[in-house]
Amino acid sequence: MKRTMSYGKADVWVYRTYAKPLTGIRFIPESTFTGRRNILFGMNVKVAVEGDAFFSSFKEGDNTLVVATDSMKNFILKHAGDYQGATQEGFLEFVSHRLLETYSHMTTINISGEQIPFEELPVPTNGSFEPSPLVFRYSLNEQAGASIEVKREKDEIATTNHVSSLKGLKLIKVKGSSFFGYVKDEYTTLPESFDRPLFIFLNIDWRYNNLEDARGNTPDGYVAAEQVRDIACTVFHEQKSPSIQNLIYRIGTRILERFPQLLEVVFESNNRTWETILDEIPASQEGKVFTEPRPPYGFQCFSMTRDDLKSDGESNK
Ligand SMILES: O=c1[nH]c(=O)c2[nH]c(=O)[nH]c2[nH]1
Repeated sequence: MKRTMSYGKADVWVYRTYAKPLTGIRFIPESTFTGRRNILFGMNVKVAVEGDAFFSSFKEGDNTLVVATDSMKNFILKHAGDYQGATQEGFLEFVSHRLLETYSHMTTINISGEQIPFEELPVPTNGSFEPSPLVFRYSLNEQAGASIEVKREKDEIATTNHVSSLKGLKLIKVKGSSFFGYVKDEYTTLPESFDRPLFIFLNIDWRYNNLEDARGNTPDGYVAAEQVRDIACTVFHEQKSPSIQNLIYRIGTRILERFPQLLEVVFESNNRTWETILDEIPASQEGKVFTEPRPPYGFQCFSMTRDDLKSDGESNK
């Protein structure tokens, strides 16, 4: 069995100003997103390094070949200044290739990042409101993520895996969701619901057919996390869901339909539906009162490929 052996640095916070703007985004009807100015490009990076040469550092305490994780942090920060591209995927791949070029005893780099969302705020400009190019709001909402694996293979350095993601999207739909018809037996206490306030947490991953699209170097090729977020919101808004299972299936179908450059979409959802305290409020047409649910919470995991877009019957596994 292959042993686990890696080391690295986490919470490497990178803030780069005036990175290349992300443009040439494919238009989709679910989203007004057209690109990122990248006046502020922020990331929290985690890097893990592998190589058989590090065994003696674990076994013998021999640090001769150990690149200090503090130096890895410096390496990432320094290269943030050299990166010419516009995407997190591109930056993580760039810095991983540089690591393998610089340190010949490293054989695999696993690197991931979460983009720090800095939102634009409108300020009065020439009689109307325009986004400030100077002041940004640190956002605690969902984040774009990316993971890249780079390996030394014989004489070349190859990118061997890549995943892009949207992490921590939290959406509440106040009415128009149901959950009924499930197994009823001696363990069932949940009442059927024909109109529940559905609160979901979503992590969505996607994989491209062609890495060049993930880097953001091809027109129309890059899929922005903001567009995936807007598809999730639109599908949730438009459709009455009978369950979270079916809702994520429909969101995944829409993502794959809109972006033919994607091979796969993977979901992890949580059910955070509020507890209803007051079903009716006197003198109110349709108001209710809710509170946070008690633990535990339910979750769903589901992956989809282009085969799922084929007509019914061809692929339903
Ligand atoms: O959308 C849902 N799917 C479930 O599987 C489930 N189970 C549950 O208790 N509530 C819900 N909601």
